[in-house]
Amino acid sequence: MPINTDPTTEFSEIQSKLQKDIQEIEQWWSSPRWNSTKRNYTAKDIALRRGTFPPLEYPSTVMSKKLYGVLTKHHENKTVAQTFGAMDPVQVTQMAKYLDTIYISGWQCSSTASTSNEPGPDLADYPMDTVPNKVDHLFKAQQFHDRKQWEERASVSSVEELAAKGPATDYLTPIIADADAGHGGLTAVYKLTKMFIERGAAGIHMEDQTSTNKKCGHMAGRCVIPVQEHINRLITIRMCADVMNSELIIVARSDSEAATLISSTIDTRDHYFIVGATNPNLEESLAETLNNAIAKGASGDQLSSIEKQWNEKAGLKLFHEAFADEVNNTSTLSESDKKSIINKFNSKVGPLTETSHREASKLAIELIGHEIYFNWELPRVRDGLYRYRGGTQCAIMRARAFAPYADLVWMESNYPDYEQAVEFAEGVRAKFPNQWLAYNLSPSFNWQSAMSVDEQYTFIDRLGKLGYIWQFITLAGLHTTALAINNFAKDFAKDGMKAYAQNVQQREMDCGVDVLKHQKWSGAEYIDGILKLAQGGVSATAAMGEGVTEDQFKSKL
Ligand SMILES: C[C@](O)(C(=O)O)[C@H](CC(=O)O)C(=O)O
Ligand SMILES: [Mg+2]
Repeated sequence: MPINTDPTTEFSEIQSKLQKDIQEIEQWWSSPRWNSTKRNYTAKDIALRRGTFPPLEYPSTVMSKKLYGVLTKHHENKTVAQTFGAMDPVQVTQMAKYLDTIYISGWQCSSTASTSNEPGPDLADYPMDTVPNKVDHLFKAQQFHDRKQWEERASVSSVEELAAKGPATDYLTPIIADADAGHGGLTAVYKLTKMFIERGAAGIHMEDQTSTNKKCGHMAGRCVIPVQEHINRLITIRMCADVMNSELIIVARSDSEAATLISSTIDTRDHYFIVGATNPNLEESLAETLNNAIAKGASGDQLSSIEKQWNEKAGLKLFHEAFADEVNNTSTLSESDKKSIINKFNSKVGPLTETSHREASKLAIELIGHEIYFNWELPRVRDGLYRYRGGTQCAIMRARAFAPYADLVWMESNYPDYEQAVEFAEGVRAKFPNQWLAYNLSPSFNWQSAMSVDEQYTFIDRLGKLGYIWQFITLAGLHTTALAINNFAKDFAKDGMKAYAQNVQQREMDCGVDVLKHQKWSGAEYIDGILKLAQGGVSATAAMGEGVTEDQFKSKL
């Protein structure tokens, strides 16, 4: 239907709504919540994109605000929100009794919850609604169990009756979910963020890998995107959240510590870490060499060994290494001259100086009087990607660049190394002293060989003191399920009902696991109440009426 107002009236109505919206957004952005958030767009840019529907507060926004409060407290107290990846409603309800956040892992979703139902490794090649769908699944469960509990506790008529129920559980535990590498370009990042907000996520994390080659952070062959490209993703997430009036928590993850590839050399901040060939006598690039070999029928292992030979011949180095080698090989220089020239170079060109290759080459010429052969085009892999040598300092450089656009930063690491965690935390906090940090306590690490039992016991707390206020065992939901089912299936096959009665049911009773009474846990009484209400107070079809087998557990729990 056309809106029948004359242009003069419409213009003034639009202008006054726009001004009002702009003012509201500016007011919102002036809150302390945004003290360390950088936006490179205006309130008007957001107001223009909000439409005319009355402003909504998504449930996700309620959860984001709650998460912000939880994390703020941990930051102030130097404590930790520690959690793990949840897979289903049973897990979130049990976790809620002890933990204050919930993680939803892309890895776990990839293997167990793809919306295409096709399982697979953690390559984020599942449909992009997979993780948001899991958020929806678990957030609905959280809300249901919250309503169920509320009804039960609000219906009592005395303090004694309430006390007899024991402590209440906060089922509305904020969810932080895995947004992988954005599942495409910036428009995909925008749509993905919107989905997460609509489905109830309090926070999301996004990593700086290419979305096309995305790998689990504990797999080889990881390729990062240029620094600015990832900043643009983070800006897009915040922009989407702003349009949706959401306070979504953003976790910026960097996979650069162990990255070996980068998609482009366009960002000068990455130049220090880009690997080049230093042998001026190479006849062909790596890609030409491999293509020629393929044309002649080489394959598999043969190609790997041709690539290895090429790499050895190429003299692959970072530019500062090439410079130091050149200086050290200059026989006319004394040892102390060599040292001083290298130090001069390194004081201007370091992992955190963000010096461009052009500037570094110019400095090299100034210091030694000639150009150094260094070519990062020749070693490009056949997919066109450049060689990159990340590391902790690289992750620090990136985390510093991402920090103004995110609430937490996270360096994906290959090993649970406390000293490395110190280096990262100090590196980031040297520039952003109050920066919130996240840490992946991954089951991909061999915790037994990594540290002693005593160190395992204190690891989370020690990292907490460094500023890692959100820590998570990414895949503990999956592993605990695997272990429990393995053990039970084995015992059951051997011992029949004794295995269930003793190892499950009796243990549930001993540990006070509410799922023991699974009908009640599932909300049968709550739903009966709704049924009775609909039928005027009585119902012959009430599920929990006389005859329900759960009466056998009356005195338990
Ligand atoms: C956190 C992660 O992205 C996930 O999907 O859970 C994985 C899991 C892991 O290997 O611990 C990752 O780190 O890439
Ligand atoms: Mg993941």
